Amino acid sequence: MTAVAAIEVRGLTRRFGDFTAVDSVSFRVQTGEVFGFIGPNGSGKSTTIRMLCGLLEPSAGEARVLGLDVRKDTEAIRARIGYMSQRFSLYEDLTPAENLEFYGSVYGLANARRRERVARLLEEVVGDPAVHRRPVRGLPTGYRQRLALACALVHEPELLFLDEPTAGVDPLSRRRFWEHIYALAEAGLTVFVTTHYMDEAALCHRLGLIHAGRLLAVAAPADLVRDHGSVEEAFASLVAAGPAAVATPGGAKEGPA
Ligand SMILES: Nc1ncnc2c1ncn2[C@@H]1O[C@H](COP(=O)(O)OP(=O)(O)OP(=O)(O)O)[C@@H](O)[C@H]1O
Repeated sequence: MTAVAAIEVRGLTRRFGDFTAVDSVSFRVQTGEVFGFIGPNGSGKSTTIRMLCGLLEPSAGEARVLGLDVRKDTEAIRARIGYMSQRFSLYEDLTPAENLEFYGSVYGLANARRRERVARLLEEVVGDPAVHRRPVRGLPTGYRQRLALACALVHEPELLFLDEPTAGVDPLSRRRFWEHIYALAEAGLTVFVTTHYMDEAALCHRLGLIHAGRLLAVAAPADLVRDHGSVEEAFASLVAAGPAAVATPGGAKEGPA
């Protein structure tokens, strides 16, 4: 018997009026994977994440996150996942430490554990102790990004959703961010990350390529590079060819349901 997938999605669809933002998408993410969801602006990445986090109800299809149903088990899912949105949701008037304290209390961490988590995340993820006691407003984007990541990790989630976490961040900070992601995945965390940076896509264990709400393919970056020359070329030729399921190393067919 195969272990429960971290994420299992079948025919997931979201319509806004007559417009279909996510169109019958199916895929699986295994525990401990760094799974990248790549596609241009407006292709349906955030809408998919929002359905998986229980923030938006699907119009059709099914999704299970950590074995739980996104329609029924919203609270249980939220307690076990971390979510970092495109706009880092930080409190500008609070210091980094206070932001982390706040998220810790939202997740109901007991005082001692909260203090321990805040201290640890400040040291290991955020860094730069000179500004820990300054308000977040005015701090550099790379720093704010690491703080937003730390906030999403405060309750030690099993699965982390990152929605374009590195948009607008300088290359050095982006690299540092990905080092954190890899360290977390090695410690057993599953990561679902959206990006439109092709160099970042190549760092993921597997990729889902999404365009106009349709999942074009799910494959390891190395396989896309072997077959198409680069992830970018793969994307272009798959868009030209239209949706077609691609075999994954696990043997499952994924793509449009
Ligand atoms: N609440 C909404 N009402 C109407 N249309 C929406 C809503 N949310 C998203 N959309 C539309 O659905 C499509 C997919 O949006 P989504 O935000 O999922 O794309 P994305 O791939 O995450 O792109 P971006 O990187 O720009 O956020 C877009 O055309 C968007 O305008």
